Amino acid sequence: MGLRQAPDVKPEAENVEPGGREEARRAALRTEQEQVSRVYARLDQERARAEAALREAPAAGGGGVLQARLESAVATDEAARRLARLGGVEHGLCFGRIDHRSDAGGDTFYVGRIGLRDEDHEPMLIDWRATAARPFYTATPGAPGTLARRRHLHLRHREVVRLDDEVFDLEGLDEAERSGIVGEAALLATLRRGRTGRMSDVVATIQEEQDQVIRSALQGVLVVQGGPGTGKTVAALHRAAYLLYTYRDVLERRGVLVVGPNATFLRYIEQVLPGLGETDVALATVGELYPGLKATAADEPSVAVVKGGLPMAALIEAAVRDRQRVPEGGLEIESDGLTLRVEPEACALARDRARALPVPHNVQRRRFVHDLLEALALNRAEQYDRIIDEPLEEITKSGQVPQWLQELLDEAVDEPLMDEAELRLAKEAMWHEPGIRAALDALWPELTPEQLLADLFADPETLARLGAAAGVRETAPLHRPRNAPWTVSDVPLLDEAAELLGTDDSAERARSRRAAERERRDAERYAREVIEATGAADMNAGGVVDAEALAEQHRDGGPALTTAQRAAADREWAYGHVIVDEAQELSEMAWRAVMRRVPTRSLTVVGDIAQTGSAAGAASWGQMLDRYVPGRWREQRLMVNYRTPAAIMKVAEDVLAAVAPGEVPPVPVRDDGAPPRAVAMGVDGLPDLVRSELAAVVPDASARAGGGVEEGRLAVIVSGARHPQVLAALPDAAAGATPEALDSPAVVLTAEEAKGLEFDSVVVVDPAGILGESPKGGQDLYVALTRATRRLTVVHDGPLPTMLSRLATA
Ligand SMILES: Nc1ncnc2c1ncn2[C@@H]1O[C@H](COP(=O)(O)OP(=O)(O)OP(=O)(O)O)[C@@H](O)[C@H]1O
Repeated sequence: MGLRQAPDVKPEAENVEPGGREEARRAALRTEQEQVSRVYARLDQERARAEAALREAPAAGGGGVLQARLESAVATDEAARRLARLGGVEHGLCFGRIDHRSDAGGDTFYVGRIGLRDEDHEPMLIDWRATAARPFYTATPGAPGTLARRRHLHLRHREVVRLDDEVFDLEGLDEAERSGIVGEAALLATLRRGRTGRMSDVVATIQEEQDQVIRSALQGVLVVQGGPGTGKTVAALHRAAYLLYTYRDVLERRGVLVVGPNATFLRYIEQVLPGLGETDVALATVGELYPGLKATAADEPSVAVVKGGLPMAALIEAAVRDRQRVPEGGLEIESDGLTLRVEPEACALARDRARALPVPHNVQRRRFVHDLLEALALNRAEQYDRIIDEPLEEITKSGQVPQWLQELLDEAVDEPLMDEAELRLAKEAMWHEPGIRAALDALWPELTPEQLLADLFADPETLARLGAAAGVRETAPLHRPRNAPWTVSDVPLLDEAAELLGTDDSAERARSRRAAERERRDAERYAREVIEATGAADMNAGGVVDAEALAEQHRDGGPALTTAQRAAADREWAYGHVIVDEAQELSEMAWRAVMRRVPTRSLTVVGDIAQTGSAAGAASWGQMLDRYVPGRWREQRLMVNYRTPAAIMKVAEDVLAAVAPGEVPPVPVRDDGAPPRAVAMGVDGLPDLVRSELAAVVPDASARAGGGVEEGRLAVIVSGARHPQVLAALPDAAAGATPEALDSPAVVLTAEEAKGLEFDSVVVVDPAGILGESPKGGQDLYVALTRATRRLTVVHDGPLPTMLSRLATA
């Protein structure tokens, strides 16, 4: 159903009479302004309504019967979510219009960040993810479908400032124009905007090849392979928003996780999703995948390689088994004046029985402890028996046993030492004896992942012994003090250990879990009834209320947690979909941790094999994925570079050809910006260079005084060796991997830290050093050079690497 009330505005190209063009342009702007104002007025109404609902809803949580609590919860949750969504879409709310040909119905639609309907329930604005909006992204001059025209609306705040039209008049276009990029005028205008230290969404200018990525089906593993600046990250984030919109019933409850390379990067992208109408996506680095830990420290490449390799899984498994011991010569414990003894064979049997159970170490331990306590209790009973029996035997031998005693002795021969109840009591009593408990703990300790790994890494002999059998070629790099801080590459290992160790699954916990499950089911039933009774089911067309999620969130009467918050706190949470960005950097062990979080194997894997910087990262996608989805992952390639101007890209291409000859660089769409250059000078010249480069990219330096997010960003990307020296030379620049650094006009980064980011001007310092430090042999220099959107300067004080010889040295 289209919007017939929209007046028919002739495209500019059709108004060719002298003097008519400008008038037509103004008329079109006026018309569109009216529509846009109507849409914003509707947004304001919706916001006011959601605010009122939030104010008026009775306070959720706390006492009251469950039904009453859930009723208020439905109201507040609905309103809060709606308000969050409405709050994020102010900027550029409506950005497109499509007109279908009259022979196809002649409908007109306005396309925006979210869908809005007027008082009569007629659509005013179509959500960009809706099927009806699709032609806006897919129509090309060669394949316009039923579209007569596509129009881009450029807004400043709520004002329409420019329109870009594309008229799909096939006869009038030659072949070259047909194969051109969709909406070029709008696209290039967007690309030329200065950088703000935050990624902006591209919802108005999504290109065909990106649209295919965004709308690809939820199921299975989609690999998005593309060179630098091809929009992999933006496409992946738009895909997250699209999937949540299209598969809301599945994904709202299970959640979507985006895994990014570092906290700076996550900060860089975090504003994109709210702008697309989504507020509930979990973002995490690999260092945050293990709840309770936020590891940021990186290991030396030689250590990261060992920790990232698959043999580590076998090593950790061996380390767990190594903590399940049988004492040589059997178990001997002093207790109550006796020496209790369990033979080595019985100890080994207890261990094997426990190991045979298909449960983790800490749960198996209960079986082991139980068996050994039984053996000890029986041993004690035997010894007591002997103490009593020996004098009796003496008496028997002397032949002076009274008749009554002889009868008792004869009866006792066939009786077990203890009946079941006695045995249980005896075991319980023994468990409370500190000596016995300590002995059993030493044989099969209850372990946390942190304890297991700290003990293992602090013990070079055990490392070497277990490592050899597990296939870890070098274990020396793993050795470190027990209290050393956890690194990013430790996180997948902790996760692996947690999987093998499990939590202590005592009967009590199992009981309380069952009770909680019962309560959850009751709450869910009530919630469903409440949703029906309050009419929220109708509103639910937008998928805003889910009985199960609601019941889960309000079970304890506490404040509602979002799906993302609950998921992030639960190591065993199974997400509905996981997006991994800069995925080429993940090690084999990191992939195991990621895959554990998505048992349905519904993933979007985004990256560029040519940019793999980590020594433990991927050489091919098959190397990482075939193990989990053999032959079942699909790959889509993005070939157009929207970031780096052609002249800078030429320099980067030379580097790529030298360091990764097989890889094809993406084709740049931009042909603007200053020519890139090399400057031979020392670090002491940097302050002047940075000042002049900043002046070239910051439109008006005085604008900065007002605070807020202004355009214009510069990065100095430097080798690790020169990093401290450069930082000292540029005291006003922000340093490295902190999210706050992105707010600063100038930032100093290593190539590793610069991954995924972009800046108006990039100064690369010590290219030879970056090349030398790159564990894979030069990819880091390729990454550094491709961060620039407008200007590139390479600073060197030694000879310029020959692969950069294209740069004229100033
Ligand atoms: N369709 C588009 N319209 C407007 N801008 C776009 C579009 N696609 C990509 N861009 C812009 O191009 C730049 C690069 O995009 P993005 O960071 O997603 O690329 P990438 O492939 O992830 O790069 P890298 O591999 O170097 O990290 C961003 O500024 C992004 O906004």
